[in-house]
Amino acid sequence: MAAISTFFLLFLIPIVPLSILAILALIVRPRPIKIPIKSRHVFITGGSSGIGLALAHRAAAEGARVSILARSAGKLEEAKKEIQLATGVEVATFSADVRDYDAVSKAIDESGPIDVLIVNQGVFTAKELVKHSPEDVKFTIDVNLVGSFNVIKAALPAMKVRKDRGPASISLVSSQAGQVGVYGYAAYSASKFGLQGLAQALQQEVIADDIHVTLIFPPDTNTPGFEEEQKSRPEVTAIIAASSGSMETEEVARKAMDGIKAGKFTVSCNFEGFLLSLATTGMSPQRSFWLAFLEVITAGPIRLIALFFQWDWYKAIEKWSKTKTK
Ligand SMILES: NC(=O)C1=CN([C@@H]2O[C@H](COP(=O)(O)OP(=O)(O)OC[C@H]3O[C@@H](n4cnc5c(N)ncnc54)[C@H](OP(=O)(O)O)[C@@H]3O)[C@@H](O)[C@H]2O)C=CC1
Ligand SMILES: CCCCCCCCCCCCCCCC(=O)[C@@H](N)CO
Repeated sequence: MAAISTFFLLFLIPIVPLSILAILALIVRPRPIKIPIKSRHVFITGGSSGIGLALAHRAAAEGARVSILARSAGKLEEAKKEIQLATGVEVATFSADVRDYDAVSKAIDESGPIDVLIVNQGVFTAKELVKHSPEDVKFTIDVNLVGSFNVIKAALPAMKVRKDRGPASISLVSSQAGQVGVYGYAAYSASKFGLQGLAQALQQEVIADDIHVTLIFPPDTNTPGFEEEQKSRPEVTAIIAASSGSMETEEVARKAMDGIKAGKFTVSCNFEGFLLSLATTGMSPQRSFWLAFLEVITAGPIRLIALFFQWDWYKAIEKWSKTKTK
């Protein structure tokens, strides 16, 4: 007890937090970086709908050369028209399934060396695992996780030897369900948690090539994909997801693009998401010494808050399963 209060008393003496700040300013790695967007080649998978389409709009409006990739040629064509109408910019479109490495590789080679790669494609159906077919589980992992490997592997060689000597970026659109497991999202959460391992390892491998990795964690976002998902989402999934509210597509795209430009490793999109990132930061890299400081001093209290959320969620699950078995 005495030891604990002495520890907290130390924080009343400004010299202690100040020296922690100073030490963090010296040691945080990788170093802060800014990623320019103007006049660069931005390649977005899943760029024909929702968050990807909104990101393509933003990139085009900011003066980038934009390429988008998705399966449906029809949706790609529509997206292209929409962006041209709004910004006057003609985006290049590539029809390919991210599960097909050769097709992805061909599209990326055709598009030319990439400066900013945004891996955003994703599929989601919320369903209890007992009701999820093995094929559908595999489909989720294949598109969200293996597909992301395919896209990055296909783009990386040319990114490493790019002529444009500016800092490059590889960003991945995860989900808050990629930071905490959520009822109904066993397959989806697993596919998105996988991106965390991929991103952390990849950042170490590409830092010497001046390539910077960003992971984006949106909450529920009002996209065409989300509209579809809601038709069959279990009630408990919706209750738990509501802890973080929902956001508009443009708002998420703005947060994502700002995070990419600021070279952040972790990008949260709302206040709950910021708390969730603090709670789950673990061994992830941190470029900002301010945020590193916040992580250090909130580690204990944020764990307490996290446990209250779990308490709340398990109460909801219990209540719901009782009404169901009646
Ligand atoms: N909306 C939400 O609530 C949230 C979404 N996210 C994540 O954000 C990302 C975008 O989601 P959102 O905008 O809602 O999704 P949408 O369903 O609106 O759009 C998905 C995009 O991905 C493309 N896509 C899907 N499967 C493949 C494939 N196999 N190969 C190539 N392209 C593919 C789609 O085109 P096509 O079908 O023609 O291939 C489309 O362009 C996803 O990774 C999702 O997990 C994260 C948190 C919340
Ligand atoms: C310590 C503090 C914790 C703070 C609160 C945490 C709240 C977490 C809620 C998880 C929401 C998951 C939404 C998934 C959205 C998604 O990806 C689907 N719509 C499919 O696209």
